[in-house]
Amino acid sequence: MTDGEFSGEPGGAVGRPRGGTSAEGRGDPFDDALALANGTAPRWVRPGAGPEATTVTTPYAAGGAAAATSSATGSGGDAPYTPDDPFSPDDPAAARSGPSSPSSPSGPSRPVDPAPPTGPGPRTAPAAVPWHTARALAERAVPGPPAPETSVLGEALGRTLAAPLSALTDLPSFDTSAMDGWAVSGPGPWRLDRPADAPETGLPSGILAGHAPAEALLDGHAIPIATGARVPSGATAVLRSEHGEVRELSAGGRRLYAPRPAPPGQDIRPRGQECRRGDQLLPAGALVTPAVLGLAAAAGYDELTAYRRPRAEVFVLGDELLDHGLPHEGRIRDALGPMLAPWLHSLGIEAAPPRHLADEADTLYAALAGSTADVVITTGGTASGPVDHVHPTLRRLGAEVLVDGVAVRPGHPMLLARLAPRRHLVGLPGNPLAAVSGLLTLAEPLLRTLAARRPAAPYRTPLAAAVAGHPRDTRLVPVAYRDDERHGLTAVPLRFHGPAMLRGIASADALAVVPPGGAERGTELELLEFPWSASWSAGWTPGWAAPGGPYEPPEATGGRA
Ligand SMILES: Nc1nc2c(c(=O)[nH]1)N[C@H]1C(S)=C(S)[C@@H](COP(=O)(O)OP(=O)(O)OC[C@H]3O[C@@H](n4cnc5c(N)ncnc54)[C@H](O)[C@@H]3O)O[C@H]1N2
Ligand code: MOO
Repeated sequence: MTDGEFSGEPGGAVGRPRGGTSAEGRGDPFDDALALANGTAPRWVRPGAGPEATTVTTPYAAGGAAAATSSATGSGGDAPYTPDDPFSPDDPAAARSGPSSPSSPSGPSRPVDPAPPTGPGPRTAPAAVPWHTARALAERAVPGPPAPETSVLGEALGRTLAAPLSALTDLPSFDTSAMDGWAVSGPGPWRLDRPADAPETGLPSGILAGHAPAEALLDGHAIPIATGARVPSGATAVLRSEHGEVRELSAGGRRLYAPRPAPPGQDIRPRGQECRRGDQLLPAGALVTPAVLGLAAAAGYDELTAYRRPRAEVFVLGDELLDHGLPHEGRIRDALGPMLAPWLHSLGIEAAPPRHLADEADTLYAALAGSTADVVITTGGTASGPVDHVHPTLRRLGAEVLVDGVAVRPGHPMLLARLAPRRHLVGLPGNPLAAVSGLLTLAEPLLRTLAARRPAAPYRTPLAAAVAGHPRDTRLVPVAYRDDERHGLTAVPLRFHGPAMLRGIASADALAVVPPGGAERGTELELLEFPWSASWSAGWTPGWAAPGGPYEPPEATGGRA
């Protein structure tokens, strides 16, 4: 079975690893994975190490003698792999290792290479922060938005109002005809003659929208009027053109007849019907949507005072990445650059086009030190590989790491750091779905506070199929909405949800927040909706979604991401 397929077994292994082998029973692969991420476990064999072809070193070796001298066989990477392990080695999140303690060598010590000066340095093992806590920490990492600024209307789109939107005028600002027809005064029939002393305007006889007030309408008289025109004083109603009949009188002049009476106020929008000047139309904190721009304009605004859009800069790390063409010779396309900027835009963030940085510590250092963005987002380099420079660079910058690893799958190596009092960095893991997980877990709450946006209303919908869980960590699983008469709206877990895959999420409406232990079919799970969800794929459940079958993590299927 390939990564992300449903196992087809009804009921699934909700809440426990499949295959009858409990993670706990064999030692915990997740602790091991965390140990890997934390630099306390296995070795990294440097290519071309001469007679020490078996020489092992550790990327964390600088100063980390204990770690560096532990045995490859004893501490790293060769623990037995059970194919039905729900979080198998092919899932990088759960890369298995042996005992994670650096102080438990079980073989002879081996020579130690000095760590490259730019490579990752030693790290103490941070505890992965629970997913909800991580989001709360990110939301509170900044005290609030920067000072508001005033801009022309259009510029305010996507920002948050810093002050209530109060009407600058009555709306409508005059009694307005709601229909094309005649303004009439009193009961009919009505005389349609122009008063003898009416000035000749050259315009069609009657009142058009946008024109100055017509003279008062006398009782028993009518005058043609257009939708949106000012109703003249003295008018009691508007008669729609299709409801009246004009007859020429033999004695001269014309009369307007209506089969039914025109009750007072009919088809007149009275001044102030929608609001009076000074009425609050929207509170501070409202998001400036296209509709709000329209309302603000109608209510007399030329400018709005709103919080400026936070500015984000995206640095895509990875020398293996191509920005065009087909993958070749071990190089792959950058999937994150094209995704992140528009995703950030849809969250109301001003994001420059992503910059691709070479995998060099100094390059990353210079880019981070030189950035003036409110939030820097890096992709890749969060783990502990030979060119994973994010952690060491943060140390070099003296940054305060606020979140270093989150108990969430995928994406657990994500991190949040404070570069300066109001400048933060979100480190997204390189695996693309893991990066989305980091974006929604850490970047979205932080940017939301900076933009003074409210959190999305909590949204839950029942699962169409069971979803297996991680023993301790939250899982974020792409789901598509399905609406049918029998079940109502449900969330169908999607296949192709491996950490390196985007095929599932590209068909998804949301990420379901699957608690540790998993969720049974019918469970109402919290959903993280995408800014564009609902209208894009609602009603279209991909054929390969296999609704109704139990959902298994990719790891249960061999985890080939
Ligand atoms: N020893 C350990 N290794 C890894 C662990 C671990 O716990 N111990 N965790 C794994 C997990 S989980 C993840 S996620 C990744 C995170 O790695 P990095 O953030 O350092 O990312 P990279 O190593 O640079 O890349 C990982 C993977 O993603 C591909 N990638 C990177 N950027 C892009 C991009 N813009 N578009 C498409 N694909 C991208 C990259 O080629 C790698 O395949 O670490 C695991 N390792
Ligand atoms: O498996 Mo890693 O969880 O972040 O992609």
